[in-house]
Amino acid sequence: MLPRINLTATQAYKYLSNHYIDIAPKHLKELFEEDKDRFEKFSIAFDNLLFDYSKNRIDDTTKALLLQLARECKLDEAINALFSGEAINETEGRAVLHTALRHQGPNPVLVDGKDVMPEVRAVLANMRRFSENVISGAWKGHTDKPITDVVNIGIGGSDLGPVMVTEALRPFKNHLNIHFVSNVDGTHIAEALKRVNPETTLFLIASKTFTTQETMANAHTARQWLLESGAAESDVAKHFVALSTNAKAVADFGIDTENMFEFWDWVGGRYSLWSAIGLSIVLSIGYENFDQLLQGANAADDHFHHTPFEENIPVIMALLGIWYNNFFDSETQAILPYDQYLHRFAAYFQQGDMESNGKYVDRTGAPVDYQTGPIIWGEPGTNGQHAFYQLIHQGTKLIPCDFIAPAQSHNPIGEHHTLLLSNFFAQTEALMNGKEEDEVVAELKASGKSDEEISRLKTFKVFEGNRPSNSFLIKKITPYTLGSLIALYEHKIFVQGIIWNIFSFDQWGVELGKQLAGKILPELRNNEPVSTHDASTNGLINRYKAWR
Ligand SMILES: O=P(O)(O)OC[C@H]1O[C@H](O)[C@H](O)[C@@H](O)[C@@H]1O
Repeated sequence: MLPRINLTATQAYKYLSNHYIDIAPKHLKELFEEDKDRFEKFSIAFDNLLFDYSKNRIDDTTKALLLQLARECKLDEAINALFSGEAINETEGRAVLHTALRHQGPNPVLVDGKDVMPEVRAVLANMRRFSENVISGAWKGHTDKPITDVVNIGIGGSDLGPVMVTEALRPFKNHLNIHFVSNVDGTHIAEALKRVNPETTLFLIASKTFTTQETMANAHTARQWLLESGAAESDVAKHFVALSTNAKAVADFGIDTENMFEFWDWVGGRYSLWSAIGLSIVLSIGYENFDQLLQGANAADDHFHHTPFEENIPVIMALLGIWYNNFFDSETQAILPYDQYLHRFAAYFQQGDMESNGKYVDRTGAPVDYQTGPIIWGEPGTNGQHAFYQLIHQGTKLIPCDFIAPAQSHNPIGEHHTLLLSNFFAQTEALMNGKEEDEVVAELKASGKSDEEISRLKTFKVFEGNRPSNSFLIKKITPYTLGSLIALYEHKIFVQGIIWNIFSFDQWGVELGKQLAGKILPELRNNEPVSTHDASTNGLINRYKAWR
């Protein structure tokens, strides 16, 4: 069982509340002036990744108190419970073992006393065999042609991870075209089907439960499309495979369980890209590269499991997030990758983080009296700079930012990467230092502005700075380093959930909307006016019926 410690009842919380009063008025520039060793002290090197957290509004005392908080919340016990396969997803009675999916070496990983590694390895071996057949062209469609296109049909955790990783690792991809269909909006599947040929397309139906409305609707439409193109029922097996935990539902759908890649209920949907759900990744970049992804994640797991909290990247990331969320009242956290290939990274962790830690009931079942999970958002730099950075620099909200950049580009064209990285470095520096009035006045003078214009304009051009950021500098984005980076973020989410005393691995909050949609659906199948809802919902439904 996970500990039940009320965050605001801890000693560390009280100390931090007092300490906040001292730190809040301090400028980051001052903190750097006071401590010459700040960068060495507040940065951590891990493999080919450098995590610099020195541009945060902390000093030694802050760090010590945050670490005390982690200890008071019994984070060490919780980490052991996670890795040892305890049923820490208590509301669903399940273990949380995405770490087993990338576990290396001979040691067993036990769930209810049973080693799950033989099954994990057997599915990986199947994924390897199958992907090699498809990539080599040995696997043929119903007219004996090799596969050219793969369409992954899935949503949420059965979509976002594979999309993010296949995009991030495009430089490693082979000849197969990979498509993703998630939305129940018919437009999504219709547009995907326009681009593929039924004779040479493989559909992966990715769904942990195999009951998700969107995925089932898209899967049926895809099967219908295949049959209407002239394929027979018996040809479906050549074009459809399932990635799921639910063998019965897969069989009921009409997919031979021979063509099913299994995973288990101890894998959360938003933590499932390492499982059979990653088959689209394997098909896109080949098994060897997928294995590198797993190994990179495993290295980050070992780092998280065994490194003292002082030097533990996910622990520090999590504590900094708590510092801003619970003491500075920050409501959001931006993730800003300076790598076009990482353009879905923030979207991926929107689900990872917000579905995990968007909870107001604590582990005792009582409402919390403090803030929990932040709003996660972000876009790649430099696009974001020309869109929303204005608010980060001069808005009224404090937005802690994670900047991520590779030192080496996969596309070293001319000076592009140097230009990109000059922006990466400049932004964190600008957010921290800002620009003082003296500097603004000097610049306006130099540009020939009159004294009157200078006094009118200067306040608009001042940047107060003191805006915190983390920087992740990665030597190069490879399957290995990407695996590590994702796993570090996953563990950050875990640590925060422990300290906020919430359950991070269920998602009851997505159920109500699904239930109500299920009730409304039959009402939309006829033209009778509805009157059973509130006035707004009735009004909207009736207008829809009149217009459709
Ligand atoms: O993989 P599936 O069972 O189809 O689930 C897909 C998604 O749907 C649900 O609504 C959950 O909120 C997500 O956590 C999940 O990833």
